[in-house]
Amino acid sequence: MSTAILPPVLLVGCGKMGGALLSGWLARGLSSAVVVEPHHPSTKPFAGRPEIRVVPDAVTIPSGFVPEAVVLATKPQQAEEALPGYRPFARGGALFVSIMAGKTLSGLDALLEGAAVVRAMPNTPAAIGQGFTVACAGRRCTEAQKTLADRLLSATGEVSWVEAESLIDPVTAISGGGPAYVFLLAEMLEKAGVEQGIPPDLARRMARATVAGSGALLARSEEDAAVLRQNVTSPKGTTEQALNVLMAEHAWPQLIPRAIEAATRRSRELAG
Ligand SMILES: NC(=O)C1=CN([C@@H]2O[C@H](COP(=O)(O)OP(=O)(O)OC[C@H]3O[C@@H](n4cnc5c(N)ncnc54)[C@H](O)[C@@H]3O)[C@@H](O)[C@H]2O)C=CC1
Ligand SMILES: O=C(O)[C@@H]1CCC=N1
Repeated sequence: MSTAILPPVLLVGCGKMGGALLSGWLARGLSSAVVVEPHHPSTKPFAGRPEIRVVPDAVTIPSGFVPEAVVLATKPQQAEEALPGYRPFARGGALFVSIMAGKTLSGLDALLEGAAVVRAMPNTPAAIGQGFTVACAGRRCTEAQKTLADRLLSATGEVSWVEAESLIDPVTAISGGGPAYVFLLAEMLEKAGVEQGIPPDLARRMARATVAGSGALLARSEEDAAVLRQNVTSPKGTTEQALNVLMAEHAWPQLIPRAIEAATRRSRELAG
């Protein structure tokens, strides 16, 4: 991971994921960024940052701003309308990094008329430098552009590259959306705690700390997740009773693959 300051970036869309990436870049040192965001309140967390200029649309980007990379972080459904406005940057040689779910390299190539594009799938822990991104380089990307994409993405956490673009759809389902499933677990543990009579504030702190602490242990440990699970599960103890419910054939072993299949299918549909 390079520690050098990051080059000028044009960020298109500063919602939840675009904002998470921007937070990660700022923490690592970003030379300058122009953020195109029509919904002004989304950029509030970045108000007063001298490196950042916010504009409402592509036509108001300052003419002297020359980004090395254009990061596309609008919703996939907004791509057709938004992207043609950025063709001049493609002609100027900028690298495009799309994080839009489903949007394929060939579809982006058509919308941007021949730009060098990387399709990447980050996740929101990028905001605190603990993201995980899987990326796939388009055929027009040079090695230098791939290195540039890697620098930008690895400023927000771990990055892995794949050759087969089709893998980005299940990646979207697993690591892209994964934080939502983990947060759902925290929500459900909190709710169950309250239902068992635990005071709401204690239930909330317990649930959050349990999910966060388990994640931190998993991150530091070299053991398989299954071993860490077994370490909690005393034979004939309490956890075993809960896992008998969760690991029953019709429960998580069936539900999790079904959930991932549904999200993967949706990613493919979003190609449009
Ligand atoms: N939220 C997440 O955890 C992840 C999201 N993504 C992808 O990131 C993209 C953004 O998702 P979110 O941040 O969740 O959505 P969001 O709705 O929070 O952000 C999209 C932003 O784009 C802005 N926008 C709309 N039209 C625009 C235009 N013409 N030009 C510039 N900005 C425009 C909106 O005002 C909004 O702030 C999506 O394509 C999604 O698939 C990828 C990985 C994870
Ligand atoms: O839900 C979505 O479509 C996006 C992609 C991965 C996470 N959020």
